[in-house]
Amino acid sequence: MPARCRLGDAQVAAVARFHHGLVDAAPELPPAEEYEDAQGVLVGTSDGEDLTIVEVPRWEAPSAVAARLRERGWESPAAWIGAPPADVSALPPRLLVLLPAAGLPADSAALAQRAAAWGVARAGGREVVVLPVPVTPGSPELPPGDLAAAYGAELLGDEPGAAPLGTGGRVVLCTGLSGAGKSTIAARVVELLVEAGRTVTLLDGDEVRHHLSAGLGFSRADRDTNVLRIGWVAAQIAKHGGTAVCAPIAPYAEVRSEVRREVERQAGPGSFVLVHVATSLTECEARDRKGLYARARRGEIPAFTGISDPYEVPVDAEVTVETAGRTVDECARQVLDGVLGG
Ligand SMILES: Nc1ncnc2c1ncn2[C@@H]1O[C@H](COP(=O)(O)OS(=O)(=O)O)[C@@H](OP(=O)(O)O)[C@H]1O
Ligand SMILES: Nc1ncnc2c1ncn2[C@@H]1O[C@H](COP(=O)(O)OP(=O)(O)O)[C@@H](O)[C@H]1O
Repeated sequence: MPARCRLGDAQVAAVARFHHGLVDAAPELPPAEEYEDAQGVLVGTSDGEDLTIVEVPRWEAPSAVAARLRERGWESPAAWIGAPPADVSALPPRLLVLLPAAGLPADSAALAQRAAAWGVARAGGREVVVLPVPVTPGSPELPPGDLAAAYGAELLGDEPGAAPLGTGGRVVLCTGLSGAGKSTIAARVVELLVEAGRTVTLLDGDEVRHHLSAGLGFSRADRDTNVLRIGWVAAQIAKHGGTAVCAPIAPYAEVRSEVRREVERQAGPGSFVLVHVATSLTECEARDRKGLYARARRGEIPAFTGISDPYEVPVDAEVTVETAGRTVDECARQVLDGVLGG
């Protein structure tokens, strides 16, 4: 049995539901002796059969929330679960809003958007307390009335049909051999996105290696670290609705998939667009804009992608761009269609 296992946001929420008595059954977790949350805090231990919970820092106990509200003079307040009703005028002067948030990180933009939607109900001095709770958006694990009662409140209504979150953010990852045209196309894509009214961050290979990834080389481990860092920054941008265009070689499929997962976790399904700039090695070598292929052929650059190091051709690209015999603008517009149309 592995010693320690890091739980995802949905798993920590499941532990919290059990710990706080919202559900009776302990959650199914992967076998491990100890479980920690995303911050490395010890959440619980297991002897192989029983789960012993140590602490769940993120989710406040419902009874503690109810006590806090009572101290504020809120005895048995009305509760609403999820999104506000279309007409907020009939809502009472005090309202506890329970936002299902299991599986979402605390700094999720989607969560913030859902909380902000309640701003309209605060008009005219109405008091609204918005509280994220550890139940799953769209498919809560307990009846709405029971959830409200756990927080010392009476259910007034609910609008739980939370659509899959989407921040509108996008990450465009251009991958391909050195000289394929990633930087050239990425730069033009940025111009076109700005013309379309988007705010864009360009994370180009060379610049990233001077700043974010300074000191890294071209071993598999260093390349993976480089691409993961780019993906992490890009995901942060996309989760707040921005667009990041990235242009590393990113030769390994596994790490590209890892970046896709992280971006979609932060910014929602469909937010990651993989663009394969599919210029052939023969064409890239013929261009040899920086003279690197000639040096790599002479053995002066070890582990050079396409010559003495692998490039795993993507099988999951949203857009595949052929550059030979085409203009940069044509290629960039093909990418743009994949980004704005998707
Ligand atoms: N060994 C080796 N293999 C490939 N490329 C090399 C190597 N050494 C230096 N360079 C130069 O570094 C640029 C690629 O860096 P990346 O950060 O995009 O690579 S990776 O995604 O981490 O694999 C790449 O730039 P581009 O031509 O813009 O792709 C090369 O100029
Ligand atoms: N359709 C095209 N799209 C992009 N680049 C092209 C195209 N046709 C020719 N090129 C040339 O190919 C080279 C690509 O270089 P670069 O963008 O730095 O590649 P990478 O970033 O993939 O290493 C440039 O000299 C560019 O002018």
